[in-house]
Amino acid sequence: MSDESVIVAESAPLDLRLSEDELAATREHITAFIEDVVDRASAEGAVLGLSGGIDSTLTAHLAVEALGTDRVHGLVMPSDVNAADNMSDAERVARDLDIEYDVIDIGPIFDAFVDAFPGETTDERVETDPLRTAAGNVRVRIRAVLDYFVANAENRVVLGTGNRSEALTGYFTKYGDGAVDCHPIGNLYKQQVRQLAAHLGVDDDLVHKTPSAEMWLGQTDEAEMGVGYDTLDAILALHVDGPLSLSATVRHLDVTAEQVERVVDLYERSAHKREMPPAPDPLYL
Ligand SMILES: NC(=O)c1ccc[n+]([C@@H]2O[C@H](COP(=O)([O-])OP(=O)(O)OC[C@H]3O[C@@H](n4cnc5c(N)ncnc54)[C@H](O)[C@@H]3O)[C@@H](O)[C@H]2O)c1
Ligand SMILES: Nc1ncnc2c1ncn2[C@@H]1O[C@H](COP(=O)(O)O)[C@@H](O)[C@H]1O
Ligand SMILES: O=P(O)(O)OP(=O)(O)O
Repeated sequence: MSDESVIVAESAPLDLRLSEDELAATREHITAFIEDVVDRASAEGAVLGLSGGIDSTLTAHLAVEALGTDRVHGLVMPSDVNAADNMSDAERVARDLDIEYDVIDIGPIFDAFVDAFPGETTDERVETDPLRTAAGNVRVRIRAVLDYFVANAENRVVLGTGNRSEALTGYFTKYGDGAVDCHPIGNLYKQQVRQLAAHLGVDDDLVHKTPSAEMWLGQTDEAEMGVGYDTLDAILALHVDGPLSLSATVRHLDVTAEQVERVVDLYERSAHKREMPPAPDPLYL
């Protein structure tokens, strides 16, 4: 069992931890939500991708609590750029929860996709490779196709694993990991994801693992976004979601105006990912 008191580093600029009562209510609220989504779809259960990261691990735990082990199907989908440790962690989560799971190597699917574009090559070890993100997004979208293959074939819904910090910054692939039927932990900031996971008894090493989309070797969320999650959560909670002005946020959190502006920029530039694709207004000719 994790020690919840260490979920928030002492240096965290804002303590967003929930009380014990709030944790219990949140747990109940999310499991009821998952059950309701499955019932309304008249589905047999749910499918989700397991990456060995804390978001998918927490979502899997909540899904099992909501639906039971028999109604949750996990997919572990390694590629060349996934660390073997993460994939074995993903399998460990499935085994510990005693759910059905498959391991599907997406390497051949990705290679077939890239081979279909003669002339386009990508070396994802190179930070300046213009195709690095595009190629990484292909891997993420291949996983979404496989999730929906299982959902269609087995009458299941696809559970998303995105949290509030990712949603507000657009830190997900449009129609990739964003292509899901619901977002059970979509209202939790990353700090709260870790706290709820610890509360549910998720192993410490998973709770504290460095978040990574694993779209290329060595990628980490915090390096790519240019801000740590504790700072990001604080700026989102006080300024983007909350009422504090830029200057009050800077004073309150001891962050720079540039850091706040960076987060606001991520939020504004990703608005299109949080909306339905627009069409022109009807003309009523
Ligand atoms: N949860 C995770 O950890 C996770 C998972 C996957 C991806 N990611 C991150 O998410 C990012 C995904 O890359 P991305 O955002 O460049 O690709 P994306 O495909 O998700 O979004 C870019 C695409 O959105 C469309 N678009 C852009 N601006 C638009 C606008 N104003 N209106 C309508 N459509 C618009 C265009 O088609 C553009 O190619 C990367 O930074 C990746 O590392 C994070
Ligand atoms: N390798 C993976 N296998 C299965 N599912 C995966 C894998 N990588 C990512 N996923 C799923 O996508 C979301 C978002 O991924 P990030 O690692 O946060 O980018 C993850 O929670 C899994 O559901
Ligand atoms: O989405 P996950 O499970 O891969 O978690 P993280 O984003 O923390 O790597």
